[in-house]
Amino acid sequence: MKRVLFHKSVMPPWLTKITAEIHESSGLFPSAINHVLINEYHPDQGIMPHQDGPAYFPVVAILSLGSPVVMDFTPHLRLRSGDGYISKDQSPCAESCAPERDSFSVLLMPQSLLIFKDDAYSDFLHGISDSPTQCYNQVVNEAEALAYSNEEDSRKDGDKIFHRDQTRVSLTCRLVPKVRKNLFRF
Ligand SMILES: O=C(O)CCC(=O)C(=O)O
Ligand SMILES: [Fe+2]
Repeated sequence: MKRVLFHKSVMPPWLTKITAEIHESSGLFPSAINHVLINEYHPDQGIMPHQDGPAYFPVVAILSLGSPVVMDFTPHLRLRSGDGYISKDQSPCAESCAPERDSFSVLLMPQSLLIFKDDAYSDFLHGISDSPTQCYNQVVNEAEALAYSNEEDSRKDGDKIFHRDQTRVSLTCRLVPKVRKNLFRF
């Protein structure tokens, strides 16, 4: 996976235009978005279930382009791992599409914007399976999935799947709040 990180000071105008639009139309960020991570995923690449770090304001906006993928949200078991990551086989769609209790998934369609915050940010891990075969049994936006997949994509045993055949590019937009410089001055 290729990753490029932009801080506000080096954002090209086209990117500032996108982040300003997200900031203004969502009303969910207290100040301008100042951190954008651009990820490129090949069809066999995903991202391990993780929680975004405490350095960010707890709202994240993900703009998706290229191949659709399924993002899985799994309840965060705080004691399982200190660094916020759990092993790949704990993703609900890693091996089979067997649902894990309280977990859910969202299909990220090209040109869609996913914004999540609050419990989804703090109590759930999010991740994308690295399989070129994506399972959408648990997606909350199934209508979009049905419109995308074709008959051949659906497995006989009832699992709903589609195949990623293109690269996916995502723009993950966040806010790193300013650290008050005089915080430790006495
Ligand atoms: O690329 C994506 O859709 C998700 C990226 C992500 O979760 C992250 O960078 O923290
Ligand atoms: Fe993330």
